[in-house]
Amino acid sequence: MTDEQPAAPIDWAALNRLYATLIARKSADPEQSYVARLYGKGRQKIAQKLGEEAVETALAGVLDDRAGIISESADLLFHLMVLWADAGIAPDDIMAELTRREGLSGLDEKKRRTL
Ligand SMILES: N=c1c2ncn([C@@H]3O[C@H](COP(=O)(O)OP(=O)(O)OP(=O)(O)O)[C@@H](O)[C@H]3O)c2ncn1[C@@H]1O[C@H](COP(=O)(O)O)[C@@H](O)[C@H]1O
Repeated sequence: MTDEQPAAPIDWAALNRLYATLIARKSADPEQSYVARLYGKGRQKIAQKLGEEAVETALAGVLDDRAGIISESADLLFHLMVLWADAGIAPDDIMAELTRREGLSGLDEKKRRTL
């Protein structure tokens, strides 16, 4: 954690708008839409792109490249949301899981797994 945390809360509305666009692209022309083209290439290609963006984000982190972390994180989040949309998973499903975990320390959760 640094003291560079954003003062303003996250604009979840922007993510919801993006998700709605991703759903709408299911019936879009692949000639006109990157997302429609990606859906057309199938789940493996979506997963591959997600993996690539994750590696690029991790690399930017190792290099302490702030602009790179921001840019690659946007690519990563975007492709993650394409996967959600393709799999019929809504952002709310992810938020519900995060809410379920709220207050449960990762260390405690790890201990429980070995019991
Ligand atoms: N947020 C994004 C977004 N972020 C990244 N990208 C695209 O993701 C691609 C990833 O870049 P790469 O260089 O890795 O990919 P590439 O070389 O095209 O891919 P491959 O040849 O490796 O498959 C680029 O084409 C980026 O433009 C995005 N494309 C779209 N969006 C959003 O999705 C909406 C719908 O997009 P369309 O479906 O294209 O209209 C847009 O209005 C935006 O809001």
